[in-house]
Parts: sequence; C-alpha cells; structure tokens
Amino acid sequence: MRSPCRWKQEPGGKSALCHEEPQREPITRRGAARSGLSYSVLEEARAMNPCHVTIFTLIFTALDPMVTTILYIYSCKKANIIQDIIHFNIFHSMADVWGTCLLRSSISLGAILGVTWNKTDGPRRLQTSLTPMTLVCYLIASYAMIKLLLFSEEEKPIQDPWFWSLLVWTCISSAVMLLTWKTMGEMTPCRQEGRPYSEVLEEQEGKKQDGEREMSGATVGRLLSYSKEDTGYLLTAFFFLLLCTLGEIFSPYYTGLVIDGIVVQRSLKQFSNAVVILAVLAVGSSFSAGLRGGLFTFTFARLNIRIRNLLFRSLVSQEIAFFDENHTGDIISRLTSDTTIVSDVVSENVNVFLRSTVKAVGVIVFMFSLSWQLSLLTFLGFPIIMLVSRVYGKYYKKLAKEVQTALARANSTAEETISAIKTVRSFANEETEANVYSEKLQQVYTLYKKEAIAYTYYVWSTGFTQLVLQISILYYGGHLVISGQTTSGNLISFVIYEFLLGDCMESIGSVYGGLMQGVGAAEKVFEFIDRKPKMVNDGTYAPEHLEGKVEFRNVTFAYPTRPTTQVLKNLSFTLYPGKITALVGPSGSGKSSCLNILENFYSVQEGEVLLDDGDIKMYDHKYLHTRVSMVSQEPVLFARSIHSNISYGLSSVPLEVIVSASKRANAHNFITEFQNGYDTETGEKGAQLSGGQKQRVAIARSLIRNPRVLILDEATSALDAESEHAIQQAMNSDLQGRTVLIIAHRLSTVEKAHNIIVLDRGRVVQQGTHKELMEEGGLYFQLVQRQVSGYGDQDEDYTRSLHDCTEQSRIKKTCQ
Ligand SMILES: Nc1ncnc2c1ncn2[C@@H]1O[C@H](COP(=O)(O)OP(=O)(O)OP(=O)(O)O)[C@@H](O)[C@H]1O
Repeated sequence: MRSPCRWKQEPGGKSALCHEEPQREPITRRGAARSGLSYSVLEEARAMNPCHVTIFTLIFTALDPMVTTILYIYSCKKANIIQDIIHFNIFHSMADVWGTCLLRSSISLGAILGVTWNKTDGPRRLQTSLTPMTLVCYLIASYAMIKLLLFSEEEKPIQDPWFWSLLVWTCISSAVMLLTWKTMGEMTPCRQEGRPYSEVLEEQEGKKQDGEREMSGATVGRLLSYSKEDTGYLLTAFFFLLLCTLGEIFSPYYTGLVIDGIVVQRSLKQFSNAVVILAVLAVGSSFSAGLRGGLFTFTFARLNIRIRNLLFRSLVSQEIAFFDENHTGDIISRLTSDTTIVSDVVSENVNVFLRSTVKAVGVIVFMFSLSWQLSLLTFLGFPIIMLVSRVYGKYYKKLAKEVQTALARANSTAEETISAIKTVRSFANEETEANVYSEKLQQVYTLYKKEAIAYTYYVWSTGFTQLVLQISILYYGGHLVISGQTTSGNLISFVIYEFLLGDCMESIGSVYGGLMQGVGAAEKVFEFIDRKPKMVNDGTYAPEHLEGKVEFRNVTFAYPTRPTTQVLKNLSFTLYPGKITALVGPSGSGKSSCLNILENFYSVQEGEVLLDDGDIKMYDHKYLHTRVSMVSQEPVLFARSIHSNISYGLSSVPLEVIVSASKRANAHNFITEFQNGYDTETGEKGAQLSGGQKQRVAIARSLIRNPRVLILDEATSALDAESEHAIQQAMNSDLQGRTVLIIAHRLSTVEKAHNIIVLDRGRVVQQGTHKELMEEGGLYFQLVQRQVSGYGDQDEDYTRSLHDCTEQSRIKKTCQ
C-alpha cells in the first residue's frame, strides 16, 4: 500500500556557479547598515539580559508543575490523586500527563543549572541540543493528544473543562519550554573567555547576519516582487489553480458516493449521478491545470529575462577592478546557469507549492469532517516529518551552494582552456588541462555523493515515520469502524483523502529542497545585482571646446587587486595638444597603467590627472570616451561586421565617414578587397582578421570619433613597416589640435615623437626628443642600444639608430 505521506526529495544541484562567499566585514554600525541589518537589532541584543531570561525560565519552571497539579486535581475522577495514581487507568486517569509535566520541569531545571554554573559552555550545549529538545516537547504535546483520543473512547463528547484545560496547558507549556530553551541557548555571558562582551556580541551578530542571509523566504519574496508587472497573469493562473484544485478535492468525496451507491445503497441513480459529477470534475480540473501550468511557465520566463537584464546592467556598470577580481567564467555562469536555475526552479516550485497548499487545506477540511480522531492521529505524525525535512533542507541548501561553487570553478577551468586552446596545443598541455578539469569535477562528484547519502537518510527516516503512521491509522480506523464510531464508507474516503494529503505533503517537501536550490542561486545572482560599483562614473562636465592638454600631477597608483604594490609613484608629466608624446620604458614600468588611469578605468591613490585643467573624474562618461580614445595593445573586435565595429558606440554614422576613417587607418584597401567589403563579418573577437588588419580596424574605430586625445598602446605592433609608416603619415597630417600619446616597444615608432617620456618602475626618469635623449645617454639610450643589438641588421631604422647612437656615444663617451 502506498504510504499516505511519502515525501520525496530529488538530489538536484545540477547547477553551475561561480563565486566564493564574500568575506564578512566586521560588524560595526556602518557594516550593519550596509548589510541591511537594522542596527536596532544590535541594540536589542545588547538589551537582552541573560539574568532576565534565567529568572523567567525559573519562574515558569516553578509555575508549570503548580498549574498542572491544580488542573490535574480538578480533572481527577478519583477521590484524590493518590488513589488515581494507585489505580491508574490509561482511559480515565491523567496521572501520566501530570508525569510529563514533572519530566518537563526537571529538564528545564537542569538547563537553568547548566547555564548558571557553566556560563561559557552551557548556552552552547543548549543550542546544540535544540533539535532533540524539540522532539521531546513534541512528544509530550502528542501524548496529550493521544490522551484525548483515549478518553474519547469512554466519554463522548468530553465535557470536563478541567480536562481540556490540562490538555491545552500541557501543549502551551511544552511550547514555552522550547522557547526558553532556545532563548537560553542564545544567551551570552558578560565576559566569555576573557573577551569583552561587545566582541562576543559582534560575533553573535555575525551569526545573526548569516541567519538573515538564510532568510530564504525574503529571497523568494524578492523574486516574486520582480514579477509585480505580471500580477494579472499570476492572478489568472491562481484562479485556474483554485478551479483545478477544487475539482481534485471533490473527486474523492464523489468516489466515496459512487462506492456507497454501489455497495451500501445499491442505488443506480445515486451511482450514476456521482459518476457524471466525477466526469465533469475531471474534465474541468484537467482544463484548468493546463492553463495554470502554461501561465506560470510564461510568467516565470518573463522573470528570467528580467533578472538577466538586471544582472547584465549591473555587471556592465561595475568598475574595471571588479573584472580583475572575478573570473569571466564565474560571471558568465551567474548570468546563464544561475538565472536559469532561479527562474526554472522557482517557477516550478511556486506552482507546485501553491497547488499543493491549496489542495492540502481543502483535504484537511474534508478529513476533519469525516473523522476528527483519525485526523488528529494523522497530524501527530506530521511534525516529525517536518523536522526531518527541516534538517535535511538546511543541509541540502549548504550542499547546493557548495556544488554550485565547485561547478563554477570547473566551468572556469574549462572556459580558460578552451578559449586558449591554441596556446594549450602549442605547449602540448592537453593532458594536464584535462587532469586539472577532472580534479575540479572530482570535487563536484564528492559533493554529489554527500547529497546522495543525505538523501538516503532522509528517505529512510521519513519512510519509517510514515509507515508507523500508516499502520496506526489503519489499526485505529478499523477499531473506530468495529466499535461503531464511524462507517466503513467514511474510513475509505478518509484513506483516499489521506493519500491526497500525502501527495500534497510530498510535493511541499520537494518544493522546500527545490526552492533551497533556487534560493542558493538567487542569493548569488542578487549579490551581483545589488553590488554597488566602487567607482562611479557620475561626472557631468562636458565643455563645448576641449583643448586636449593632459597633465599627470604627482600621481601615485596601485591596482585594487594588489593595493600594497605601487605601480606609479609620484608621477608627473604633461601631454600637449598638437604634439605626439611617447611613453617608453622597460616592460612593467607602468606605461599601460598610465593609459588605464587616463581612460578613468581606475582611481588614483594620490595626485590627479587633469584634462584641460579639469580632473578627468569630473567629465561626463560618454563625453570623456568620445574625446579621449584609445587603441589598445590587443584590440578587441566584436563578432559583427567591419562596418559595425568601426562605428561601435556611435549611432547612424554615414558610410563616407567610416570610409574616411578607414583610409586614415590604412584599412580601406584591405577591407574593399573582401567580397562583402565593409559588411564582412570579423568573427569572434575579430578572429577572422589578421593581427594587423584588426589593429587597423581598431585605429579606424578610434579615429572616426575624431578624439582630442588619441592613445595608441602598441597599436601598430602587428603592422609591417609600410603600413605603420602610412598610418603615421596620416596621423601627422591631421594632428592639428590633437594630443597623441604613443606606447611602443619598437622604438623606431616613437622616434619622431615631439616628446619622449621614459618610465622606470613607475617614475619618470628621462624626458626629451629622441635626439636629446640619445645625447643624454641613460635608460632610453640603453633601451635603444639593446633593441638594436637584438634586431641586428634586419630593421633599417634601428641600424640607423645604432649608427646615431655610436656617433653620439663617441662624442659623449657614455656609450661604451
Ligand atoms: N590589472 C592589474 N592588476 C594588478 N596588477 C597589474 C595589473 N595590470 C598590470 N599590473 C602590474 O602593474 C605593473 C605595471 O604594468 P603595466 O602594464 O603598466 O606595465 P607596462 O609598462 O605597460 O608593461 P608592458 O610594456 O610589458 O606592457 C606590472 O608590475 C604589472 O604586473
């Protein structure tokens, strides 16, 4: 026979995530406010006096036996309680209930003594034993209910008010005992292991904050709040849900009538009427079920799109340092798999939860109307199943988060390897990469195994409880029928309703685990959605006319990921309009970092970067990036046409303007050679173009904006000398009023610059024209010399440089 309350939980966790938990910051007033934790909670916690809690528990422990004894004396049917105890009869005497009160009081007294004598470990021990204590309190209250059933065997209806008062008091005092146990468990002594109370309290608040995070209900509520716009759809879905559920609830009742019609009354009319109603109910509820399911799926698909949009918007507004800290794989994982988990899991579970809850309420009403005794017995078993489910749910949620994080790490590894497959192949490192991926998967596997074991225990424990409950119901139900307290028809209907209730509980149980998985993913998604960028581009300055003078004034800078390593140290230099300035220096000297700051990607620690005497932070984001344009070392093209790449970020640019920019970037010729010309697709990250072609498209993309400040970071490194020369010519010809900053390792590229700034370990060590610097000797001279000897005779320019250098060195005698 099928168990009536079989609860099933699928071990899921097939999700991918991401990101490690953020480090908890110390709980301060500001920290609490930032985390959304009301500071009044802290104050409240401070106000909680352990002595008050203990005194209250003590008073209650004394009061409980007194009240119970008085109620017991009055409800006692014998001359006195001694007689009642001596002639104990389980159907008449409440001595055993009075005994449970003594047990309760002894346990409470033990707890009070424990926390008073051992202020450090006492509360902790109470906290760890909360679950067994919940079970004890539940058993005491259940026993009182069983007494009600036993008494009802002899007296119907039970009219003794003292008896009822004793039962109610037993249930209330069990609940109060549990509450005081929990409160004492959370108590903190004034000093703990020599640490000040405030510190202990802060630690406790940290735990509370974790608890707050676990407020899954709030997360689900927030998710639903994103569906506000779809309230109409949701209400319609709910309406069909009610219709469908009503149909399902009435079906067993009419099934009972059909059976009664056939077996008891043997009436064809009653039998056929009930069958017709049953058929109408079945058709109606199937139709409503379809509409309900469809509407829920549709609404949550819209939720998915909404969350993805929100997340993507939040991601693109984050500061550049955020992308330095977080792996692309992790971020993509949140955007793709987590958002899908959130909407799919939540949609499915909200649907199932509503359906099952409404159905369960209806079923319970029918069950009580059929037999209150059998219903009471049924509900005695439920808290145990709920307890098991709660313990499992918590553990499952923790595991689900760990699985997601482990999967995200594995994804990240796979993505890195696949995106750099050429490098992997060129080092013949496929085997190692596969092993690394396998190791990461192994971690996921270990977690899945834990999930499977937890699931096994869960099924065992709930299965056993349900079996006991089922046997009890059948036994007691049979007894009620035999003793004439109910009819056999009622018992059959009751058992059918019980099956239905079992299904509902099973669904609600699986909803809990499923929702935990969705909530885990949602919390991670919300973490990114809620993240406020640490650097905000909120400048508004956008002058009509911009000269393009750039000044680095005493700039000191360290990357946020390495805050203790200063990359630029008290750096000062100026770039003038109409001039080409070159930044040179050994690798790692800070050249690209200067450009990152000029692009306002990072904030400087000290000093300022001025554009026409205004701090670059003051400038409007769009304005700044139209007036200051950079072609980077490895230009990134988007998987669109060349046309779209060149006009990237601009709206409706005429083709002539694109062609003109391409000509100046020496790109027009190769573009027109393609069959589709400017409509040629560039492939992912421009993979369908050569390195040099990519660079020229990127230069055209910058030139089309007609920037006042043009930054070329190794922008021509992949070009042949001829192309580079052509671009330089174009630059020189329309240099008027433009500030150009060049970074190039190939020093022939910078030779013609009006000013060359030499950087070394984040400082300016030399400045001047090529000629001046060669005459001066020093780092620039060494760089040129090293490069020339490195290139040998292959590069004409460098041979010339070498020649110049030798000439100069002979003169200055610094070149030996
Ligand atoms: N995103 C980053 N996060 C942390 N440190 C960084 C980052 N980018 C660069 N660095 C460090 O900053 C220092 C300066 O790097 P930068 O890229 O500015 O040098 P560079 O002169 O442009 O070098 P190269 O000529 O090799 O491109 C280096 O030590 C580098 O390791």
